[in-house]
Amino acid sequence: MIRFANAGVRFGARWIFRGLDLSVASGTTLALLGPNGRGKTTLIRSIVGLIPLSEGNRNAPSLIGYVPQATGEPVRYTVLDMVVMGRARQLGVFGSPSGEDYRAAHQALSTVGLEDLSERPYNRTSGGERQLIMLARALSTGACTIVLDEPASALDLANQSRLLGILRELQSDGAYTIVFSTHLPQHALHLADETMMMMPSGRIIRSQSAKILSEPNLEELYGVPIRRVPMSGNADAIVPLLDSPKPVLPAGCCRGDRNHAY
Ligand SMILES: Nc1ncnc2c1ncn2[C@@H]1O[C@H](COP(=O)(O)OP(=O)(O)OP(=O)(O)O)[C@@H](O)[C@H]1O
Repeated sequence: MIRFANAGVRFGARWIFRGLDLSVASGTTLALLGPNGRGKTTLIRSIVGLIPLSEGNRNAPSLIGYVPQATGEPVRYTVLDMVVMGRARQLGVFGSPSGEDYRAAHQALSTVGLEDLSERPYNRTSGGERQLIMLARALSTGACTIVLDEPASALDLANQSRLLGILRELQSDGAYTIVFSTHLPQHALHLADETMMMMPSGRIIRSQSAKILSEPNLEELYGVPIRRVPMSGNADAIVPLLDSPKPVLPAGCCRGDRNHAY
């Protein structure tokens, strides 16, 4: 169970969210949607405990498997090392990883389809591979609460499908509480019991995914026309109507400066 009461986070004078009551029941999945810069990562990091609340109360499990949006590039570590780090809780302060820890890490890498990368330096992996490595690390923690920040943002379609499959498998176990942020409303519709929408106006709404992911709500969220298209035998597809407004290109760019010479 994750619970926030009257929670708020501010950076300087600017409140990212305030007065937020949030609860995610054990064994359920919550998706978090919002436009760029609205505060999803801030909320995710405050759920995980990496950003302290500026006001209000937080109750969350002490062990959370966290898949961050972006990770730095620590030198030296191999992919396997990065995943084994997820076992820190099992190792104790001065412990070193046991055979069992390495087995768990290898198994987690195999689940995300990256067992062949185990000995590669982490800083020589791609963005999508890193997301999968961080997922493997979260899985290897043994945590029953998994919090993911835009976990599909760098994944190709096959790996998006793999991610959805892994999360569905966790859900089928019934023991996992999952929170994920995404820019893919389709994923919220497919996976999440409930979806929370952080509107540009500051309003935050939440309900069952099938109900709240309506065309009017999505259009308010993203400010573009969006259609929910019924699909046979599956959840609806959610598609933006790509009728982009004409932008003003900067004067210095190639097209803006026809006399530009190379
Ligand atoms: N440490 C910080 N200090 C000041 N402002 C910050 C800090 N971290 C984030 N912000 C600002 O807070 C706002 C919310 O950022 P956040 O990363 O939570 O948004 P987001 O919804 O996850 O965005 P995106 O979809 O682009 O990843 C943004 O305007 C961002 O610039």
